[in-house]
Amino acid sequence: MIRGEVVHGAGRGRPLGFPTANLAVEDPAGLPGDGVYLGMFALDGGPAAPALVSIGANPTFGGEVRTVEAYVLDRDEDMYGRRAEVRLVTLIREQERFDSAEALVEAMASDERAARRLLTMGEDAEERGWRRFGPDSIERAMLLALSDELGVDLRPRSINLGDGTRLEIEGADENCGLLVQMVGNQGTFRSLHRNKVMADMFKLTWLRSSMFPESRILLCVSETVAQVFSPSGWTTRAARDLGIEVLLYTGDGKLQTVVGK
Ligand SMILES: Cc1cc2nc3c(=O)[nH]c(=O)nc-3n(C[C@H](O)[C@H](O)[C@H](O)COP(=O)(O)O)c2cc1C
Ligand SMILES: Nc1ncnc2c1ncn2[C@@H]1O[C@H](COP(=O)(O)OP(=O)(O)O)[C@@H](O)[C@H]1O
Repeated sequence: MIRGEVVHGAGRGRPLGFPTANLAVEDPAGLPGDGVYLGMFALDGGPAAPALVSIGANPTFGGEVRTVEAYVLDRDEDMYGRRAEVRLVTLIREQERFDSAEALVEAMASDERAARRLLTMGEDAEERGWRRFGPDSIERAMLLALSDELGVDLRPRSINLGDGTRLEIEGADENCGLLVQMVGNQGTFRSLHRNKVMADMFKLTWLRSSMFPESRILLCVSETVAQVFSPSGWTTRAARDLGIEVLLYTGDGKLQTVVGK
């Protein structure tokens, strides 16, 4: 773990489009080698968020002092003076001396894509996810209908939180800007359907607050399950208060809003 207060740097990050929190590292001797890493970044003991972490002297700008700086994904807040903790997950590449700031910015954009790919691990997980639904399953139909309706490419994804924790999300777009869970049971309404809805609402709100603060979260339900969301029911109010959208899948690719944004 790398710890240190967030201090001012050269003021170059934000104009480049990648603001970086510079750490006054408490134990410089314990630092790993120079490079660009995927890491998890937390402030004042709060929840950790994925970040790109650059360790090195910034040779592109002729720097001589080794710095540790973190560009936190999907965050925009003043971090100066706060205590940061960074856990490195994996090395993405070595530090390089680029010929121009533009070339560095291009590399940083590519680092960000690499980091997001690492976070939403690969094809295998996706294949497994689709298989879990079965070819004629209602979940598969729901996911395709949602992709169509919202104009995004939703797929099952496995998310790697970096500390060994992994979780499956039933539908997410490439950047996890949209996170979807589905409860597609049919037949008679039973209390277990309510429990599944609750578990999914918990999973979605937690994932948004700890990993993807900017994300839109959505629950898609069958007609049977939609009974959980009666107009006077507290679950309906909870979904609205927590910013969880609920859509009803009525079959044949059609969707209706039950709880809006
Ligand atoms: C993802 C990422 C990759 C980086 N890679 C390099 C690099 O290869 N070479 C380099 O000179 N600086 C690299 N940097 C550091 C930038 O030069 C530095 O963040 C920028 O100059 C802003 O510095 P400041 O926060 O002190 O203003 C990288 C920074 C980030 C966030
Ligand atoms: N997503 C983010 N990641 C890192 N820092 C951010 C982010 N959003 C806002 N900031 C703020 O911007 C500062 C970094 O901006 P930057 O232009 O790189 O200046 P400096 O050279 O002082 O680090 C951070 O210290 C933090 O207060």
